Amino acid sequence: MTAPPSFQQRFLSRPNDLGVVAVGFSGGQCKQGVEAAPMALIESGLLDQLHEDLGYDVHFDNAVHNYADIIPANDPDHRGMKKPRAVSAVTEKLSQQVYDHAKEGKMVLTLGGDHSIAIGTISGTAKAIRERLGRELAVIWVDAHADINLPEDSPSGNIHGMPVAFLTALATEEKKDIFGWLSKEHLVNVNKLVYIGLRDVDRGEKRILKEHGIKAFSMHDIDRHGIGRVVEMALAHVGNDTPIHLSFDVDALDPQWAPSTGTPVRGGLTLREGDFIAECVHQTGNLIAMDLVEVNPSLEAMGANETIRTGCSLVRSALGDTLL
Ligand SMILES: NC(=[NH2+])NCCC[C@H](N)C(=O)O
Ligand SMILES: [Mn+2]
Ligand SMILES: [Mn+2]
Repeated sequence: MTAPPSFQQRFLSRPNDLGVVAVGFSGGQCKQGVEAAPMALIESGLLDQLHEDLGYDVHFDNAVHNYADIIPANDPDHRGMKKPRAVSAVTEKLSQQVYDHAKEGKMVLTLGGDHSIAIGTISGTAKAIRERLGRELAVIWVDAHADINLPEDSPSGNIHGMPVAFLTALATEEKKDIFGWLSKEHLVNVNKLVYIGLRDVDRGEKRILKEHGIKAFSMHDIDRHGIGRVVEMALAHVGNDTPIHLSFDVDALDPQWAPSTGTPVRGGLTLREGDFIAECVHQTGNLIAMDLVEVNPSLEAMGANETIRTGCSLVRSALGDTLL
C-alpha cells in the first residue's frame, strides 16, 4: 500500500519555509491600535517558537509594514466606504508580497492589522495557487462576523466588514485605485468558502449567505453539534484535495479569551475550540496560508497580554503544534 501523498507533495514545494508578512495597518476600521499587533505578537516570541519548536525556516523581512508611502493623503468616502483608497493601496501591495512568498511554494503567515487586509492576502495566495497548481483556493474564515457586506449595505462603512464581498466579486468597483486592481485570478469561488464561529451577522450579509448558499457554521451550530463535528463538516465542504487559506479573526473567540479587539462579541469560541479548529486545519495537510487579524493591544489594556497569548496559540496550532 502506498502512503497518502504528503503535505509537501500536495501543495507546497517548500513546506518548511514560512514567509511572514507583518502588516501594521488599521485603516479598515476606526480604532487605533490594531497596527501594533504584529510587533506585540513577535515580541512575545511567536516567530522564535515557530522556528525553534516547530522547525520552520522563517523568512521575515524584519519590518512591520505600515505602507505610509503609498497611502494617499486625499481619500474621501466612496459608496459609503471609509478610506477606500488607503485600504485598496495597502491590500494591492500586500497581495504582491504574499504572492511572492506563495509562488515559491512557501507557507505564508500574515500578522494583521484589521481584517480588511485579507483582500490582499487571499488575493495573493489565490493567484499563486492558480499559477502554480492550476487550482482554486478554499478559504476557511473563522470570525464572529461574516465580513461580506456590500459597500451600500454596510452599517459602518468600515472596509474590514467587506473583504469577502470583494474577494468573491459580489462587490465590484471599476476604479483602479478602489479595488479595481482585483482581477479574475485573485478571486475566490463562494462554493469554496466556509465560515466558522459567526454570531453577529448584518441583515444584508444574511441575505447574501442565503442567496448564494454559502456554507456557514454559527455558534448555534457549534452548540448543537459540538466543535468536532462542525470542523469535520466544514472540512468536508472544502474537500480533501484543495489548498486552504485560513483567515482567523481573533474576535471569533469569546472576549473572555480575546478581550483586546475592536468589535468583540460575547458568546464566542473558547480558546480550546479556536485552537482545535486550527489544529484540524493543520492536520489536513492542505494549509498554505494563514492570517491572524484584529488583535488590538491598546483596547482592554488589562487583557492585551491574554489576547496576544491567544493569538500566538492559534498560529502555533495552525502551523503544527500539538498538545502531546
Ligand atoms: N473584521 C471585523 N472585525 N469586522 C467587523 C464588522 C462589523 C460589522 N458587520 C460591519 O460591517 O461594520
Ligand atoms: Mn470579526
Ligand atoms: Mn473579521
